[in-house]
Amino acid sequence: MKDRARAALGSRNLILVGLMGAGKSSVGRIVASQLAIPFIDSDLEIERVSRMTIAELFAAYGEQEFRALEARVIKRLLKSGPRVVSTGGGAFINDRTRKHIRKGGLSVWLKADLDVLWDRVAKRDTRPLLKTENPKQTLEGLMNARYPIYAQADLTVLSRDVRKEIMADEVLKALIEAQKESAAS
Ligand SMILES: Nc1ncnc2c1ncn2[C@@H]1O[C@H](COP(=O)(O)OP(=O)(O)OP(=O)(O)O)[C@@H](O)[C@H]1O
Ligand SMILES: O=C(O)C1=C[C@@H](O)[C@@H](O)[C@H](O)C1
Ligand SMILES: [Mg+2]
Repeated sequence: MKDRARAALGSRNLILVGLMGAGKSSVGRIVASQLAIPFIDSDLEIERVSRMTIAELFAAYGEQEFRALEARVIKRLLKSGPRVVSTGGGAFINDRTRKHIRKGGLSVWLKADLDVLWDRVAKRDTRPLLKTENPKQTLEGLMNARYPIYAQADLTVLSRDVRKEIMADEVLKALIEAQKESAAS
């Protein structure tokens, strides 16, 4: 399966999008290692170039500046391929960044339900957008607002409560299926 998925991707980038906790970073890392291509996480890349954490960036410059930086970093990351690029949860929601992603490769939405996401994000309190009175409700609000936009990704994979390796296999399968469909049409 790995070889078929690798051939299906060709020189394109594979870009994982979706809400916080969907598994973009952890599943993306496994997918890249299966495909034997480089893995980059845009949140980590932003932290590396700015020498600040995401929480510090939000606190010092606000969300708008963070989005502008995120758009620049993602545009640069997608200039060459093949790579697996896991994005931050809000990246695909930003019009400019979404255009870079569309142009830069094949996007995959890891779609999860509220309880799966909440179980995962509740374990860490590093996400600035969830520092609210009722973070679960905030997460639900983000789901409602963002799901129609994530749905514009090229592929959708349901992020279930199964091991990350199984999720990574499902991403590879989706890649192969997409290739078959485009060859048939
Ligand atoms: N399939 C899975 N099974 C169990 N735990 C998982 C699974 N996928 C992710 N996790 C765990 O959930 C947490 C969030 O996952 P991860 O950081 O990969 O999400 P993310 O989509 O990158 O989120 P963010 O947008 O905040 O970067 C991590 O602790 C990770 O280990
Ligand atoms: O969903 C979001 O808007 C975010 C998700 C994280 O990956 C970080 O990029 C940041 O906390 C913003
Ligand atoms: Mg991540």
